[in-house]
Amino acid sequence: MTINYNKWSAMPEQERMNIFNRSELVISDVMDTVSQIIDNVKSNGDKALYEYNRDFDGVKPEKYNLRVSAEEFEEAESSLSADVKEAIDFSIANVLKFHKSQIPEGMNMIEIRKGVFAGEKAIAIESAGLYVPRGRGSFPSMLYMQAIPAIAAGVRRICIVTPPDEMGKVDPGCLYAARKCGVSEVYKTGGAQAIAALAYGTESIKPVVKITGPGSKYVSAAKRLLSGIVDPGLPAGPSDSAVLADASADPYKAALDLMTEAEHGSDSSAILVTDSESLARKCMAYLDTLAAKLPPQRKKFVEDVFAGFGGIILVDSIEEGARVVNIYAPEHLQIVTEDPWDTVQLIENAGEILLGDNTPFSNANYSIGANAVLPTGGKAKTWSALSARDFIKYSSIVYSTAKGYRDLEKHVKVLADYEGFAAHGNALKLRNDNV
Ligand SMILES: NC(=O)c1ccc[n+]([C@@H]2O[C@H](COP(=O)([O-])OP(=O)(O)OC[C@H]3O[C@@H](n4cnc5c(N)ncnc54)[C@H](O)[C@@H]3O)[C@@H](O)[C@H]2O)c1
Ligand SMILES: N[C@H](CO)Cc1c[nH]c[nH+]1
Ligand SMILES: [Zn+2]
Repeated sequence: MTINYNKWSAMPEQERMNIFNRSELVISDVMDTVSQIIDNVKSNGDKALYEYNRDFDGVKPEKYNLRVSAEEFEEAESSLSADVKEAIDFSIANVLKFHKSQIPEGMNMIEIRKGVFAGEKAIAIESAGLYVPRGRGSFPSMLYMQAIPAIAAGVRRICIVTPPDEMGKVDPGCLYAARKCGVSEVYKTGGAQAIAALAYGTESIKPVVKITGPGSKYVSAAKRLLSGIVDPGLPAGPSDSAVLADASADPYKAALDLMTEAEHGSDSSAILVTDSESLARKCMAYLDTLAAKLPPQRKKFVEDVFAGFGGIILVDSIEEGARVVNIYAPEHLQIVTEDPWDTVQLIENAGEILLGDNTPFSNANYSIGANAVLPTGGKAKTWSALSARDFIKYSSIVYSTAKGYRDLEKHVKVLADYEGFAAHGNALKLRNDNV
């Protein structure tokens, strides 16, 4: 298999840009298509959703409800094996523990000066639409990773949109996870059309104020185009990852872990950044043999990634490697160096940072408890992992006593005059005139 292999100092600018811009390049390709989908949903509501279910997701039945029924929840639960339910229960418990710790106090006040108090009141957003993908895999994990922080934050209305299968059914693992989390409003619609439905509303789906969740290029493009209508949350597009490793790392484990995010799709990215040429060469050989054992679709994705947006970058030192990682700003980063606790001090941009080779991406994707909905495509430079904070906003709360008011008065009049806002100044200057 072809694996991009470059020494950082000699890497052509074009190849650097290919890796650093990765999913950006594919999302911009579909803006026109997605814009048409959005207009259709805005004008035709449910009718457009049924059409796209038929055309994009291959739904065969002509008559079915977009909303999942109570019977469908029952059917889903009874169709699942005990070990799948147990794994979901186990993971939900860990994710809940992690996210409960993020809930702020209801209201905090401090005394700024004598008689002048200011603070913040945390208020949950009123509604959230969670996108759970299902194109190149099914994702119960992405359901509980979103539902749990939303519930912990106290969102009153939580609904889920996710693509149906050919029979017009939602993935049973997702329905089981939804029920476990206490969410019953689930709709059978995916892609850009689902995002448009949540933004504008349709006959079946009431609009929400915020959308979260990862998705393909269509979902990412729709969120971008609708960002003036609805809060689209953190940009979680095609998955990407980096392994930052030195000569102490096990090349076999590094190859196993590098392939996990690569198998999400040809539009994903995965890079090994190392100062060890020997590790790089051995890891490359393992990538080749391990990829050959994957099922055909996953093998193709992995091959496309290592010849496309991914590969191996050889650096002169771990410090230089950390600089490369900070520019790449991975969604998932694993550090496998002699002292990962020391190396982590060099990292500024990464959605999540996993330390040592006992913390593979897979464990964090599903079960450790930290959130696996993460900023992709270099957006970890400014965005964080999904958290309970994404579902909470803050109102400033301010109170002054009469003494506190008088202390501020003189300075506020001066500032209002300086800025030329007469009415602002009058609100203080004329305050006692009408007696
Ligand atoms: N960043 C994160 O936290 C995170 C987490 C999990 C997954 N992901 C990423 O999410 C993505 C999930 O993608 P997916 O494909 O599996 O699921 P998806 O649900 O996002 O995409 C499937 C939908 O795309 C639409 N679609 C398919 N072909 C289309 C076409 N030609 N035109 C218009 N719309 C079309 C269909 O409506 C379909 O329902 C992957 O890229 C994965 O890497 C990211
Ligand atoms: N790697 C994904 C986030 O980028 C999460 C996930 C769920 N299932 C498999 N992977
Ligand atoms: Zn993954």
